Amino acid sequence: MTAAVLSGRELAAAVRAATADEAAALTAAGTPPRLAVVVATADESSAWYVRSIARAAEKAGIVCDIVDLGPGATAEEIRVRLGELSADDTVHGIIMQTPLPAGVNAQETALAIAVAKDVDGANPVSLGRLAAGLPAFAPATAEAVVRILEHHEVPLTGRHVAVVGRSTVVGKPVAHLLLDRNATVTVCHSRTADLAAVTSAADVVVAAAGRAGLITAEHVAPGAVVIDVGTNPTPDGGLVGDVDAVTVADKAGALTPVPGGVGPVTTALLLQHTVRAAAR
Ligand SMILES: NC(=O)C1=CN([C@@H]2O[C@H](COP(=O)(O)OP(=O)(O)OC[C@H]3O[C@@H](n4cnc5c(N)ncnc54)[C@H](OP(=O)(O)O)[C@@H]3O)[C@@H](O)[C@H]2O)C=CC1
Ligand SMILES: Nc1nc(=O)c2c([nH]1)NC[C@@H]1CN(c3ccc(C(=O)N[C@@H](CCC(=O)O)C(=O)O)cc3)C=[N+]21
Repeated sequence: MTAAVLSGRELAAAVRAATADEAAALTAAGTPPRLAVVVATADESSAWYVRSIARAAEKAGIVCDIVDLGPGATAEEIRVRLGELSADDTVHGIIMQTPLPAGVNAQETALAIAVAKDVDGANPVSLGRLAAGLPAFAPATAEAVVRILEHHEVPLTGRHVAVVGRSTVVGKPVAHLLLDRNATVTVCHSRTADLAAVTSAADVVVAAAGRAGLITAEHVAPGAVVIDVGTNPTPDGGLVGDVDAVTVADKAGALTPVPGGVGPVTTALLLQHTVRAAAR
């Protein structure tokens, strides 16, 4: 058996097209949607991601300001800048790139992002609202996982989903989104005893550990659906997920590719959140 490929590209294109329409309407009405990306790192993969957001924003008709504070920025400087952007009526979406400089706590710092502009769900208040069932932007990656499952009509009600990873960017918010869709969710992490026993009992596996090749055939039940969130750079400049696609494809029922799976949907949703924030 070879697993079906759950591409994210068509979904991402549809979200981008709808977003461009909404952006054009907002611009025509005198409110050009604007996204600010705060950067305080010299990290190369972060720089790649920021460029790809800026490119996608431009194509969608969203103004994108890159606010580079440099890798030496202090927590106070970052907080002040996030506060200024939060108070600026011409800015509708704010994202704060990670990593932050050593010693700067990302959760504390993200408290300075206005919740209404928190388009990547980075403020702990947004995560709390999500957990409580109140309106909030979910982190774009977590939402991308659920949107891909829905797009490919994977049933979630009553299904057992194993999430590998408990970060505030992916694992925790995706668990809340899945609970809201009536899945039974198990969240795994680096201290989970016998990861393979847990994941191989699940109907759906969401891999978000940031470890290339972590999920092998022994981690997956025959016919299960596997969503690969990992984006791990390879020495030759490529990109691989957390799933050993070669062995898992022979056992799983369906698998998202890397690249071309969760990544493109993430960027598209970030921009959709920005026009939604501007429309309010
Ligand atoms: N495609 C996209 O749009 C995005 C992709 N990503 C990618 O997703 C991956 C995860 O990102 P992120 O959540 O930010 O990463 P973090 O490093 O913040 O979290 C990783 C999580 O995985 C767990 N983990 C690590 N190793 C193992 C292991 N051997 N077994 C079980 N669990 C393990 C960690 O456990 P513990 O808590 O115990 O340390 C932790 O909870 C990365 O590859 C990242 O690049 C992230 C965001 C967006
Ligand atoms: N708070 C926070 N939010 C994030 O969303 C976040 C983050 N932190 N930290 C870093 C990771 C990384 N990330 C990616 C998003 C899209 C692609 C993407 O679109 N990749 C393409 C192609 C990449 C290639 O081929 O090189 C693809 O998968 O098809 C990749 C990586 C978001 N991240």
